[in-house]
Amino acid sequence: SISTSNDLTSAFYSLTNMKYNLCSVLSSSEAFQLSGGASFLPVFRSSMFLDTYKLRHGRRSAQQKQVEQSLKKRFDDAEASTSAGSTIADGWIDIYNFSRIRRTARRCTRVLADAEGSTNGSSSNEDESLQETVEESKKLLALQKELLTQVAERKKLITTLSQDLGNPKQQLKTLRESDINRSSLLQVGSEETKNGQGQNHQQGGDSSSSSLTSVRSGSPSKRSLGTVWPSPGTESGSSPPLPEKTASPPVVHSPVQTVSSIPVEASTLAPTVLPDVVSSPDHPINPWNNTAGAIEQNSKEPQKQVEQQDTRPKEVDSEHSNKAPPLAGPNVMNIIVVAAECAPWSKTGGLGDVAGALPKALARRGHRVMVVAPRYGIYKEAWETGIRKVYNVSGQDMEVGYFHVYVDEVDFVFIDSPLFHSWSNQIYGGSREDVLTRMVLLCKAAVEVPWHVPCGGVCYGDGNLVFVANDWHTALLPVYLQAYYHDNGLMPFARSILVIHNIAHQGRGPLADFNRLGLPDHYISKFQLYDPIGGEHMNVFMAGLLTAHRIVAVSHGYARECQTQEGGWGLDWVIRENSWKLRGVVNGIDDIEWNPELDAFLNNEGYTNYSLESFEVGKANCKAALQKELGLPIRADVPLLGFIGRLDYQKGVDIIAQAMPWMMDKDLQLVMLGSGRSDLENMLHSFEHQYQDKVRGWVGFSVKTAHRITAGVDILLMPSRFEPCGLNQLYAMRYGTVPVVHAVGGLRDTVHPFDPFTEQGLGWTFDKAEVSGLIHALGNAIWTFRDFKDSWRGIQKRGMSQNLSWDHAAQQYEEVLLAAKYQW
Ligand SMILES: Nc1ncnc2c1ncn2[C@@H]1O[C@H](COP(=O)(O)OP(=O)(O)O[C@H]2O[C@H](CO)[C@@H](O)[C@H](O)[C@H]2O)[C@@H](O)[C@H]1O
Repeated sequence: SISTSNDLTSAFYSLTNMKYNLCSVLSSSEAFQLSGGASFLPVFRSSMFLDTYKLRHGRRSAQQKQVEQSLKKRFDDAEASTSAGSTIADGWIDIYNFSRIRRTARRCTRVLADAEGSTNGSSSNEDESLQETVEESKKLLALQKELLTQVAERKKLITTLSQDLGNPKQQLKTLRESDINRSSLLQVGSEETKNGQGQNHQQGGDSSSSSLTSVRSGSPSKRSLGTVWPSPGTESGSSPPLPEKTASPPVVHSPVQTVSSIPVEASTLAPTVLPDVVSSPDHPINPWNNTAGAIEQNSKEPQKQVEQQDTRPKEVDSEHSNKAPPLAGPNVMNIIVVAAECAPWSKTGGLGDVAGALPKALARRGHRVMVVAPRYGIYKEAWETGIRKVYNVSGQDMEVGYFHVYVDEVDFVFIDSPLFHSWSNQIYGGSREDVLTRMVLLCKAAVEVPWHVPCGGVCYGDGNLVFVANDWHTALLPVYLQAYYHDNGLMPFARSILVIHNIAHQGRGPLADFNRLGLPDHYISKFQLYDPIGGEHMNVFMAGLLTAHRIVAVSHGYARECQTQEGGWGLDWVIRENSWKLRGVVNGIDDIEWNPELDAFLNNEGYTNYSLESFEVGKANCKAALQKELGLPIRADVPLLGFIGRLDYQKGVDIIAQAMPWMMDKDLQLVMLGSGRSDLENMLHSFEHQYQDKVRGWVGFSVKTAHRITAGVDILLMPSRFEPCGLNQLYAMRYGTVPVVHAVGGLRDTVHPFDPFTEQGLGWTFDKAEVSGLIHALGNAIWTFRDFKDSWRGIQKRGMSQNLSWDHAAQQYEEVLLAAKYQW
């Protein structure tokens, strides 16, 4: 019996050996993985590993271990080898061996059976089984032959394709240009304006600003099941879908009323029922959310778009075909980011940038991610889902619709209401009550999105779900989640995170405003705050901070500062008391949007794209083009300074104003782009007037100009009094522009001061937001620019070489989401 078991073991090993070889044949052909064979490979792999696992966990002799190691080595060698030739030959030998091994195995089985007194097995049976083995071996040989033919064909195909594809960077650039052209069709509302004509720019959006990197409008998201619509919530393995009654909060405090035109069952569960919505240019209907007919009718266009996009996503696609596990591993979650603005559709500042970019980075890690934002204008690529809901806000019933587009693996859902349309040029415009009403509507609609809006045919549901709310505008979301759902035993696993981008704006109002929120009376304590500045008042941010499961501040420095009296704006004690759930995560930058190599605003009118290798020439071109565009003397030797940002107390524009006489005494040029407080806007005008040959003050909101200034200037000024993170200094460094900043918040975290002795550092900093500090730092920067060219180039290079992408931040966000998930 010992010999029998040895035979079996060796048979096992030989089988494993053969699988190794088959795997090697398959994996050595990257081409094969592009074919349907990709799904075949893991089967082999997993069965092989299963065998190895069994053997590892059984008793192993030294000889067995040796065999195992040699097998492993052969496998590794085969993997490393670019030629599949030798492995294929081994495979053939093993196929031959296979029949021998099977025979041995069967003989062993019979010996065992005999030993147990079994009567099984006669000579005729033996012949039959041998015959069977031979047949099976033949089949296997045929299969392998076919695979080899496929491998050869695919290899040929790959060679042809790679010849056709040419330079991938060029492809990316071309694609981006076409993206920009397409996104310029969006036109949310206003045009870019100069010198203050037109909109109130502080709140204005600039739809032509950015690109949609890979719009797959109307196409199902990655978990799409085509036109089959399972019940909401089932996909994520979450709680069973709530019927309309249970999905709505309890009667007394319900923000939801019965659906007006389309019952939820009809719109979300039965795709064959046409929603009562007529398609119009303003209201394109998502073909995926309608009847089969509608799908057919519209299928051409999305298909075309996918084809157009095909060049860039290819890298991603090939990654998918390799079946790489998600970076998030087993921690993959459903994430819903809710924000009042989201670039490129709506943006007044950094929040829009973050809401547009962070979700994509989270999606790249494998999470299923949705962004919910108001629909301020007509976003051409977003389809109307046909879902309509009614929410009660300040005693009034308000109907909302939901629009959807899937871009870069993120579901963007826009809440549609006349309330938002009227403020397309001033997102935060109107009276305090107006803004509050809009934000209440946004949060009430957003908290129910996972139940009502089927993205790619499948609702998110509440399983494994985290909401990420941003700033006071959406700080009500954690409160609604708690009051309407958790308190009633609903959505028990859904979690919420509140991100502090700027604690200075808190949604303060008279306590009576609490009645507008539609919350149970006892919740008033979460909103009620007394402080020497505001007196007794209602504070929306405070309620969000108290209710959210976790809090994120947008830099480590800011996480500390907002706990101090100076930095907390009256909420420092709340944050201190909740510091156990606070974490600082420094923002990243969108490496496609803000990349001097790909920047579509830098490929005409004298501007040129540039990389780390070509930045000296590229930046010189951009500087000359900017000087020309602004009507300044075109001089390479003069330091050109820039400022971009909201014109308000935070950004310290007045500190630049105080330094103006000193600066104008020097041979330098200055361009300032911003909008906001009218006195500061006027100040910009008057500077331009006063110093015609040196200063330009561009009042307005222009993303194109922001990009060009970032590329064209030598030095970016950021004398912010406080800066939670700051994105402009990150963009500047990425473009080889040297930042001079007040060392505060995120600026301190990200701009390491230049040390001339060690030739390290990224820019200049000053400790106090005072004119003397700015002058001192700026003086050193200008001196280095003029007299220490090598040091200057070193600073530029170090800035450009940093990895500032969102990927690192996304990983840290993931840790926060996970902490929230397991928090009770
Ligand atoms: N006139 C103009 N024309 C065109 N573009 C303009 C512009 N004025 C500003 N911008 C753009 O708006 C963005 C502003 O970014 P900031 O980081 O300064 O954000 P902001 O202070 O609004 O937001 C808050 O949130 C962000 C994100 O978390 C934090 O980085 C920041 O510290 C915090 O104050 C940049 O993309 C900038 O180019």
